[in-house]
Amino acid sequence: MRALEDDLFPSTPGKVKIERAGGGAMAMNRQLHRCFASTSTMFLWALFLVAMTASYLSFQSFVDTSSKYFAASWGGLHWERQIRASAAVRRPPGSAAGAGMSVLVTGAAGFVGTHCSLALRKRGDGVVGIDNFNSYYDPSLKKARKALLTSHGVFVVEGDINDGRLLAKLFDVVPFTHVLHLAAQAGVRYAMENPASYVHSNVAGLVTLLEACKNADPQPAIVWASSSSVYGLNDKVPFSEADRTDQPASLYAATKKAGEEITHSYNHIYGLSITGLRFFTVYGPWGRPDMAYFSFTRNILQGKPITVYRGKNHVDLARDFTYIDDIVKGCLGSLDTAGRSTGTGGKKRGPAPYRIFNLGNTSPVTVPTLVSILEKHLRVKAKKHVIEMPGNGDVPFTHANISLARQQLGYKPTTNLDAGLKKFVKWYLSYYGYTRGSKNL
Ligand SMILES: O=C(O)[C@H]1O[C@H](OP(=O)(O)OP(=O)(O)OC[C@H]2O[C@@H](n3ccc(=O)[nH]c3=O)[C@H](O)[C@@H]2O)[C@H](O)[C@@H](O)[C@@H]1O
Repeated sequence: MRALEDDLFPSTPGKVKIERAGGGAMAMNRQLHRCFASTSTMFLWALFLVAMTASYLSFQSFVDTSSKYFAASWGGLHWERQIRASAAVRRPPGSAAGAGMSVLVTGAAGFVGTHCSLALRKRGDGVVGIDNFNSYYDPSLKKARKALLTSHGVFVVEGDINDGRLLAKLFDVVPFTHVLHLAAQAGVRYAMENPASYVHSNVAGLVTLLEACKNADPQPAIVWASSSSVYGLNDKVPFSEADRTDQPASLYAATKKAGEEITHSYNHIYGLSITGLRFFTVYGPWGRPDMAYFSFTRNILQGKPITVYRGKNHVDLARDFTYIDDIVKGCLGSLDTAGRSTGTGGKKRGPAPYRIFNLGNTSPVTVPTLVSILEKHLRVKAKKHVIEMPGNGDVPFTHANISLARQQLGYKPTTNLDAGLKKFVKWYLSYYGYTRGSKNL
């Protein structure tokens, strides 16, 4: 009975086996045999455990994948109808701006994405948005932007640019003429906290999108958001497109620079038409809460201190702050002038345009001046806490040369920081329910 029990449950945890006394070689033999047997059974148990773990993990990933599949918020006839309706061009025939385009806007519920989608829709172009509504900043602001887009007839798909199946489906449903690629992990300093998210969106996501564009028939022309941050430690001012961009100061900048190189390879191999836009610190209504002008406004109104970074030797930091409406004009101008992609079926049929433009304002303003303008429009004094710029990826200044964009896109910024912040403050107060003359203002 005892032996049977031992054989059936040889290594029950916590069970101590007591050897009975026995003599000579037989005992030794038995011990050796038991030892060998227990080693091999241990090995079998280990194998069993490994197998169990492996099957558990693969079951988990199966559950994960299938739940993603079944829980997908896209697909179906109704969904396809909504996509087609949103992508339909509603431009009056013979209107000055041409036949109209169908644009897939990635990051449509983002700051620039929302404004561009609305502007395209307004002039009659077809627009379909895609956005993953991640929580990098308050997703309720993104939901509010989406509601605004919906009310203007722009359908926004909730999905990720890393989802190749979704992208393929979208191109299946609509022969998009253009992609305005604005989805990205933005923010210069957050890259030190969460580097993987920059690689996920700005590198892996970009490649997934380019693969979908390359496979699409017809291939769309692509206009996408690079960044002024690619100039990094360049100190030749103003920054021109031909200047050095091989000294990024942050991982964010490095992923945007990588994007410029990656898009170049897709242009070269597959004939995709590419326009990269180097945005210079874009601000305005419906903006990004992680940016300085936005968080300063919030803190000033709440009576909280703001941290103002200062450069080496007490030199103020400066940015070529660019108002959203000017950026929108630059984006639409880029879409309008983008030449066609030449490939079909993943094969290049001839050279396609590869362009890079600065979209800036051409007049840098220091951060302390930004704060004074905000104080003026908010009618509240800021509690400033000035510290030396931490080594977190920031650059001391940016300044755009926009001759190329002016020449080729007709780009001409018209809003200075004072006028632009006035509009931002007006939106902020109304969106967050402040009323002039109340106690807190
Ligand atoms: O133009 C660009 O390429 C980049 O512009 C912004 O990056 P940044 O210029 O750093 O914009 P903010 O984060 O709004 O900072 C503006 C200035 O305020 C300063 N700052 C920021 C935050 C803070 O708490 N205090 C402070 O003094 C920064 O050092 C910087 O000089 C965007 O966040 C990036 O996504 C974009 O790519």
